[in-house]
Amino acid sequence: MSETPVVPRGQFSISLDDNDNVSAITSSINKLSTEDKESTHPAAAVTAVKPGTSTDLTEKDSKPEPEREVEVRLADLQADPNSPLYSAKTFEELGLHANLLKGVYDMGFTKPSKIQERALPLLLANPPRNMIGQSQSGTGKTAAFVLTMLSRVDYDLNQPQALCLAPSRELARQIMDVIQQMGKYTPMKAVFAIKDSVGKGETIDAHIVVGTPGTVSDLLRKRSLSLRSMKLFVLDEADNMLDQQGLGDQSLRVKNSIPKDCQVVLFSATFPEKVRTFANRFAPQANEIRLKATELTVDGIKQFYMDCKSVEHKVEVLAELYSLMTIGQSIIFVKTRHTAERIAARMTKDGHSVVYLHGKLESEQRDKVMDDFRDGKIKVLITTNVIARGIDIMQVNLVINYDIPTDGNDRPDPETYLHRIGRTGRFGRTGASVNFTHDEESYEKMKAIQDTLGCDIIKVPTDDWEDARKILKKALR
Ligand SMILES: Nc1ncnc2c1ncn2[C@@H]1O[C@H](COP(=O)(O)OP(=O)(O)OP(=O)(O)O)[C@@H](O)[C@H]1O
Repeated sequence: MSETPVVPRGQFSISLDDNDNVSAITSSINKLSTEDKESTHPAAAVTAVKPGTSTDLTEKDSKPEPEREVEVRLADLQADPNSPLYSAKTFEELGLHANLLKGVYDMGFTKPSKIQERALPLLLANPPRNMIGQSQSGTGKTAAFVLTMLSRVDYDLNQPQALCLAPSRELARQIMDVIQQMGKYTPMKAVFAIKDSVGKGETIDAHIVVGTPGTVSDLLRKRSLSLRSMKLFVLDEADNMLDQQGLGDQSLRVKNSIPKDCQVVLFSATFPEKVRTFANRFAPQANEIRLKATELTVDGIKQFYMDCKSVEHKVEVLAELYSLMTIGQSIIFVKTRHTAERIAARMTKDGHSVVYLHGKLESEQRDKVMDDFRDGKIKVLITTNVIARGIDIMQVNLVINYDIPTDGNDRPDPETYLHRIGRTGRFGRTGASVNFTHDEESYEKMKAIQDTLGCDIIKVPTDDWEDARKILKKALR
């Protein structure tokens, strides 16, 4: 439906740090170097966003930042070539249909971010080419692939033509919302692939399908979903979706059912080396947009740690933190369901409005928890890695790593760390993350993550609360 720009055939590999305009990049020959420029990040924004209300009655620590200040800071970032939110172009210049532009502007977007400016012309070019796209958390990857889905489908054909898989129910639901909002001026029909989304013997006739690998595989098995007319297959959080210890097999099975000429698009904030090879096989000859290892963290997120004396002391420190500080909305990440429930009980006893969410809750419960948290009815969400990725709630200004993230082999997990802390500091907002360590092992794990990412994690005392409050208050304002 849209007039897509014609980009010369060939495969491009560009760095988000490269500030030349896209047309210059796309007209040059195949792989450009991704490592040819030193990155310079803008100084972190000094004022913090605090849009929500507080968990207690005092307003001593953080007040909602006036929307105007947020707008001014965002405008500054979007005009700074070193920011991932920068773009030299307007949405009009990206070849989008007028109906999509209307949807985008209705959402309050004024200018594209760097990933949107770089990725969209490549994604929309004809003939379609695969894409492996990387950009920091909260920089607008969703809009890049949603606008591509909405541009690629033929609305006169009532068959599924674009499929997006995400690792969690919560993220898939969120992507559905973005599709509905961006596509509201198009005749688009989208369906959320959940267990009972289609009746027995019926088949899906929506243009766009969103789901998790599990639910989509189920629909395929039941022949409720045909992938025959698929033009675009998107994996959000692709490194996670391709991880062979996790969702990789299921994603591959779905991929094997799509037509050979279907455009495959992989997006994530992280692409660790161990999945790169598989990603390149999954999306052959893809245009690539990559970040350097030093570019992964978001400047607006200040990182801290609190060194607790023992596991028991962690609960005390957490309780103290929430009783002394006024915090907008926050997410506390823990390793196990059991810990989530235990901490929730303790904080509830202390009078805080908290909820927990993990994979063993019923779907309806999970939806209600997310809706309540999104609406600001609940201020504190305690959860496992189930929502570590992709969840976008602007008002979250604090993330706590109650347990340091580790992988299946109990090794420090820098990718999960980045995704977890990326639940705050979204699209130019500021936020803070606090890691809890409680022994040498947990400290070493955090240190390993810090070394891998080359970031600063600042110590906050647990024995001088006045000092602790001062340090954190600065980051939360
Ligand atoms: N061009 C834009 N102008 C203003 N806001 C935008 C723009 N693009 C995206 N946003 C907003 O920025 C927020 C973050 O976007 P999004 O969730 O797509 O980030 P992401 O890059 O997918 O992050 P993650 O890696 O955590 O999944 C969303 O609230 C989105 O509506």
